[in-house]
Formats: sequence, structure tokens, C-alpha cells
Amino acid sequence: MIRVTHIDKYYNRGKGSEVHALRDVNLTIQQGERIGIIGTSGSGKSTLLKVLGLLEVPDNGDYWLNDENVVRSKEKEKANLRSRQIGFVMQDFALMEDRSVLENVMTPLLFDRRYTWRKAKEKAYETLHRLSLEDLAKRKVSQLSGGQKQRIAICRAIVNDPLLLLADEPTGALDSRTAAEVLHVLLELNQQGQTLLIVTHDSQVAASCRTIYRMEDGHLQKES
Ligand SMILES: Nc1ncnc2c1ncn2[C@@H]1O[C@H](COP(=O)(O)OP(=O)(O)OP(=O)(O)O)[C@@H](O)[C@H]1O
Repeated sequence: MIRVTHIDKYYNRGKGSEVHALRDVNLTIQQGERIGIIGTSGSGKSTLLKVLGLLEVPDNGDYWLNDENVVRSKEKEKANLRSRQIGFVMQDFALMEDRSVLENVMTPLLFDRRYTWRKAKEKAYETLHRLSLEDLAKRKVSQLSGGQKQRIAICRAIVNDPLLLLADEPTGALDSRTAAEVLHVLLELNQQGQTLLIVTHDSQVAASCRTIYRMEDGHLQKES
């Protein structure tokens, strides 16, 4: 189970440009859940994702990841948790364009001491196979379509069997047909047990989530 309680996050605290991006945010994510977060631009959605992904430290509150309070963990420990427990999918794919698909998918495992290069390659192939993408393994990312890139990005995000898969506008850069294909991949992974949290502007994506929250000026409220 993943839980954040009473989270506050400020940017530029104490300065004229101070932004109170998250205000007393509470969220519990049960294993296998599929959560959608909607809200207007600038309301704090990405900031919440960054806190959950251990990329931003909140100013107040606690973050429980598998019964461990990780809010004050050291940077090294957080980097470890990030590489083992969290998967990220971003709107712009964030892939290494001049590298092969295989190299991209292997990358998270190369930071994980449990994997030798050979084991990482095996696991990357296994994960590509799971998403029926193994035929693309040797292709350079720059030669792929947007939909293929996003499916590769999803593959890279789940290669470490993360506890939580975080997706920030995963269909935002795709046309509607490709977006539907990418959404299908995410939903299928969730049906196989992958806990999933999606930030989205896309009403179709939001409607596909079992639980929807709305972020409004830093406040998170359950919508349905
Ligand atoms: N690094 C930063 N430094 C200062 N302010 C920031 C920073 N990142 C975000 N903000 C501010 O925090 C608030 C919340 O931003 P956030 O990116 O979380 O919103 P969002 O809901 O994800 O928006 P969008 O839908 O446009 O991506 C905004 O007012 C934004 O300008």
C-alpha cells in the first residue's frame, strides 16, 4: 500500500514568487488500484507525481511506501527506491533517441545491483515480449512512431516490476487512435495487477480509471 498524508509542497518558499503547490494532500493507493488525477493546468498534478516518485521532497507530511516512511530517507536510499519501486511514463516519452529500444529498456536495470548486464538484457527482452514489442528491440528510438515510443517508454517503466507506475499525461502527445492503443496497454498492465496512477487531461483516459481525483489549486479531492 502507498499512502501520503498531510502533504504540503511549496516552491520558492519565503520569496515573492512563492507557490503553495500542494495543500494538505492525502491519498491512499491500494495494490492493483487504477487512479486518475484530473485538474486544470498549474493545479499541482505533476508536483504530486514528483512527490510520489520521490523526485520532490514535501515541506510537510508523510509518505508511506510499503509500511516504510520514506519522506525523510537519504538521497541514496531514495534513488534506490526510485529505481526499484517506481516506474515513470512521461508525455514526451523521455527516451534516449539515439539509442536502441533494447538499450533504453535495459537502462533502469543497469542502476540496480541485482542485475548483471546479461540478466538486464534478458529481463528487457522478456518485458518487450510481454508487450509484444520484441521485434523493435534493435531499432533506434528516433526511427519509431509516437505510439511505438510511448509503448517502449511503458516497457522501460515496468522493466523493474515497480510497486507503482506513475504516468504523467501519457497520451498527451498522441493522436486519438494511438492514444487509445497506449491507454489499452496501461489498462492491460493494471488488469495484470500493476498499480497505476495516471495524470490526464483526456476525459477518455480519466473515464477508464476506477477512482478519479481532482486537483484544484493544490487541494486533492475525490471525484468518483
Ligand atoms: N520548479 C518549480 N519552481 C517554481 N514553481 C513551480 C515549479 N514547478 C511547478 N511550479 C508551480 O507549481 C504549481 C503547480 O505546478 P504543476 O506542474 O504541479 O501543475 P500541473 O497541474 O501539473 O500543471 P499542468 O497540467 O500544466 O502540467 C504551478 O503554479 C507551477 O507554476
